[in-house]
Amino acid sequence: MTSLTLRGITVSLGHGDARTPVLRNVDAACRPGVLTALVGPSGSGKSTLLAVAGALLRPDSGQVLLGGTDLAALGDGERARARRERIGYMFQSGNLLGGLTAVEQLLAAASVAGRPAGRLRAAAEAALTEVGLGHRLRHRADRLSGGERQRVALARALFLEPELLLIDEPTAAVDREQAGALTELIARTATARGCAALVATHDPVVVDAAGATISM
Ligand SMILES: Nc1ncnc2c1ncn2[C@@H]1O[C@H](COP(=O)(O)OP(=O)(O)OP(=O)(O)O)[C@@H](O)[C@H]1O
Repeated sequence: MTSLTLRGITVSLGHGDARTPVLRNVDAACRPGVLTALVGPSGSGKSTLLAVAGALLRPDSGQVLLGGTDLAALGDGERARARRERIGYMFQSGNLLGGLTAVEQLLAAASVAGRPAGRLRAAAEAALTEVGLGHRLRHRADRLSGGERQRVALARALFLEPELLLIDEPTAAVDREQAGALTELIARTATARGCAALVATHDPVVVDAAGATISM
């Protein structure tokens, strides 16, 4: 099982005179099987840290250790491979493709990751059933509720079996009841799969359910 360890992460964003320091020498860790809440005021750099952890943004300095690999030190091709094969993302209200069914959302993601979508249909259906959407497999995303869309996004992030799950504000667009159920589901599935889960959030429901907290 794989841990995420961030050491001495420093990031500035913007160009020229507008270049702004966003993260200064940040250390953080996220254990496998544990939901870790990433909290801090708006603008403190939570989304930026998630982007660094997910090899979407290379830090100016510091290490991004996923297991024994420093993602920050890899070349672009190896970083892209780590993103495809080792990391699951659940960002921005799901980012689903409106015209595709729930199952097709997962198969499209598999295809983008270079996995044989045809052979993964059963796994996609199992992942959707695991998040409580066994009765919505062939519903189009634009006909699902906000909470159901978030659960599709969770199943999509998990079904290729990532070692690290990164989530940005999962409960921002759902009601309080759904927020509790979704958070409980994220924590339970991360634990069941032994995957490290890092969740940027302002929501006390998520913080209460988390097994660890990182404050920015
Ligand atoms: N491209 C950019 N150029 C310059 N500054 C940027 C850029 N992107 C983000 N920032 C700044 O970096 C800081 C951190 O932003 P980030 O989105 O990581 O914060 P956050 O903690 O996730 O905020 P929120 O809780 O509001 O989502 C902010 O002050 C933001 O204005």
